[in-house]
Amino acid sequence: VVQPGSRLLDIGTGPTVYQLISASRFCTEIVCAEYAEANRAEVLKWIKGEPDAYDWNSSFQYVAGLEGDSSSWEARKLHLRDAIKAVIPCDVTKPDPLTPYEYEQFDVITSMKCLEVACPTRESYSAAVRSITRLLKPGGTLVMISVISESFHTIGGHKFFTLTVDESFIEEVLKAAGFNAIDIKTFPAPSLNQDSSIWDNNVSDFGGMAVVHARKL
Ligand SMILES: C[S@@+](CC[C@H](N)C(=O)[O-])C[C@H]1O[C@@H](n2cnc3c(N)ncnc32)[C@H](O)[C@@H]1O
Repeated sequence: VVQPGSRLLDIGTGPTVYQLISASRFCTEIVCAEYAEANRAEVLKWIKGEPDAYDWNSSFQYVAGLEGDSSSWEARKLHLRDAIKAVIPCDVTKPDPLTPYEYEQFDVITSMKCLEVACPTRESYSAAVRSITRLLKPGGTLVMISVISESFHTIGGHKFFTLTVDESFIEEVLKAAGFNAIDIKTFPAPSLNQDSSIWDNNVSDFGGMAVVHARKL
């Protein structure tokens, strides 16, 4: 249970804020940590409301609808802009991913589709989980989305490596890092035969998504 007023760290934010919309109801201090400067610049553009910033309105409308009050989406935008207090560099492959920045341990850490693209081996993935865990308070909450059973993905015609992970590996790594109450829900990739317009296996061999929730002991 995330208490109102909690502090949240998002690891591998990318250029996106969709993943923080719901959190901004409870977390009044959000730190976005991201490796790529271009991605940090995109998030900063959105926070400042610059005219060429990506338009996340449809995501706010969608999330507000899911939460049962569609009319609140514009207020939620202001909320999130106010809650993001910093956008900082981060490297999850380092023992202290936020160095040289220093923060008290966070109440909540979120990380969406980051570790499996940042870590070249299962050992480095486990080490990254341990590093992230040190940034979380005892009793704190970890929420991750992980792409599962993928070995590559393609962006703009460039092919990138993805570390192939699955539910049992993620659970084992979290247990070893000192988490309990581990809940992992997996969602298989849509079948190509079902709707080939939304999936193309030349873009990636994505097998599905795992939504992970765990508590640090
Ligand atoms: C697939 S994107 C996900 C972005 C965003 N979280 C989302 O849900 O759309 C993976 C992100 O991880 C970042 N990343 C890659 N290597 C990293 C590292 N060593 N440390 C931190 N972030 C890293 C990338 O720059 C990219 O923004």
